[in-house]
Amino acid sequence: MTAMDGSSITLSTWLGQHNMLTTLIGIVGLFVYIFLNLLEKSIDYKSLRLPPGPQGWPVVGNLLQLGKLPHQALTDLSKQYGSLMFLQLGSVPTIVVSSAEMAEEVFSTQDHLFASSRPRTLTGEILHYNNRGLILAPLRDQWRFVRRVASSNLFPVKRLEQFQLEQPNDVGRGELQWLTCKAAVVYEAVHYTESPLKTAYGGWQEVRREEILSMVKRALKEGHDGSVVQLSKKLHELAYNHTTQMLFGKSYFGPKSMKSENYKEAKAFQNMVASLSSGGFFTGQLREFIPGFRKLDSDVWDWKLWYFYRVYERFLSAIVKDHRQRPRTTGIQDVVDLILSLQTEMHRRQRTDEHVKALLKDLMTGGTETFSNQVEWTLTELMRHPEIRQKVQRELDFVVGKDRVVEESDLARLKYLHAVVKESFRLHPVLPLCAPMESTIATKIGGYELPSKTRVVINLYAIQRDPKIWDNPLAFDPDRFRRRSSDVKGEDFELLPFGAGRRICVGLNLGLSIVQFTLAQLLHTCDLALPIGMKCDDVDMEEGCGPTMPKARPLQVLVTPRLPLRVYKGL
Ligand code: HEM
Repeated sequence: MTAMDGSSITLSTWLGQHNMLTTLIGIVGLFVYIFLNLLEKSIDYKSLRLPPGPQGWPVVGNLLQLGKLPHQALTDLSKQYGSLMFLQLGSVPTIVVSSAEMAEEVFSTQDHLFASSRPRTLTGEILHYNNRGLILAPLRDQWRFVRRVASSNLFPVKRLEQFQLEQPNDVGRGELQWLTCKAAVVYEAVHYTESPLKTAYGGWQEVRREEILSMVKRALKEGHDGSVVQLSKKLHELAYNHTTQMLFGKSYFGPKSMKSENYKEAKAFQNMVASLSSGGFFTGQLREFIPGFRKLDSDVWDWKLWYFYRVYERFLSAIVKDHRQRPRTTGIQDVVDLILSLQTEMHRRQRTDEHVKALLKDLMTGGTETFSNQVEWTLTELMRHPEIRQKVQRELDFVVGKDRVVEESDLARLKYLHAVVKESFRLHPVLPLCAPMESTIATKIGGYELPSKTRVVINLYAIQRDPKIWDNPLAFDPDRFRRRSSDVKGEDFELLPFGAGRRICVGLNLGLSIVQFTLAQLLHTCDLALPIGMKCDDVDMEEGCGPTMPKARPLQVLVTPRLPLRVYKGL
């Protein structure tokens, strides 16, 4: 074959060049397609009165401005563009809400429009069993059913309000009154006696106590010779053990776990959660925002998604199968038993094993690292503020004494600890951005127009650090809750660590309870100190990447016993 300049080229070289040319034309074509697509959309939006927002780039829009920690970037942008901000994320129009007032509008006045639908993504289709379960499901019958099962049987939020009304007003009119009620409610919730899980509740309470004490003992053992202890690993293990015990009666970490036949799957499951967290915004999600990009990275990412899915699937199917094969005489021992017992009443086609597994997966992901990261952030603040830590310990000694360990029934009286926890929820919300919602029809917020299918993101991080609401918002100051009575139940829109509206966290009671109980147990049984040579101001406060806002670097502490030795011997 002869080239244009007269030199000869081989067939394979020609084919190589030809392939490159085709690829190049393909890529250029793709970008032209994406560009025209976005152009058409932006012409549509020009006729609307949209909220202000930063100028974006062609094709990617404002995606690159989100950076590694989108909640921080969005908080900074909101200072410039206001509490309602419009961003074009690739082809997806997005509104970011950064004030309590606007959050109320979304969660309360227009909740019926926004809560009913989550954006449909490929990740949701593959990893969330085609958007079944709770987190991603649209608010249709299936969601309502699953939600009812979860909230009325597992974490009865309704009882929370009743209990609050029933509380005698014996704690004075102080701003901390709600805290006492809240803790009592949590306590009541775990003692809930009308549930089919009546017997299981008592068992879970015991499990919770045992798991927390086992974590404390392991920390004391590790630190007994003055070694630095990494609490974060232990807290994650506790979180997984607690959730998997409650859901299907197994624990995968600590001394007992090595005997577990499912240890391997648990490890695989944990690895998967870790790789998903570190999978990065751009590999996993860019494709969801840019039409056509899906084709470019689909091979790599689809492969990863299917791999993760298979790990889950194997793990959860084995659990379901195992529970089905149990003799019926054992009764309802755990959440899987409960759901399977209800499944027989379900319409077969609508409520399949896929629904059961999707719910389990949501409860597992929702109930583990949220809790452990929140405890770690709280402890980190307490290491920076020894005076607050000592005050919590003085309260514990006063309420519990030094001759026994804390019990869940003590929580109701630990008012100062509750204020500390609330302040930690405010300053370090582990879900700093609520999962995106989508408007079902065109609507208006704050006088601005929103086309239908606009994505709405509530920036809890910005709201809970808003200087218009909070004095000295970056300071860790539990006493601020003596001056104001903001609640975390989703009714006070300046403090929404569990979200609000129809999509409020289904594990609110449980989450509060276990965060408080773990902190109480750790601070009562252990003296914590910073590694030698480290000052309070040196404690690292950097936020890391991940769906549940981990610390960038784990907290390291020295751990020594603070109760008489005979108390530990009895454990
Ligand atoms: C410190 C503890 C926790 C925090 C801070 C927390 C926070 C949240 C937030 C902010 C939401 C709402 C997200 C949104 O509006 O998009 C949520 C939803 C959810 N949470 Fe939690 N959570 C915690 C513990 C738990 C626990 C213990 C469980 C279950 C065992 C759980 C299960 C869920 C589920 C299933 C949803 C989705 C509810 C729905 O969409 O209907 N969470 N959580």
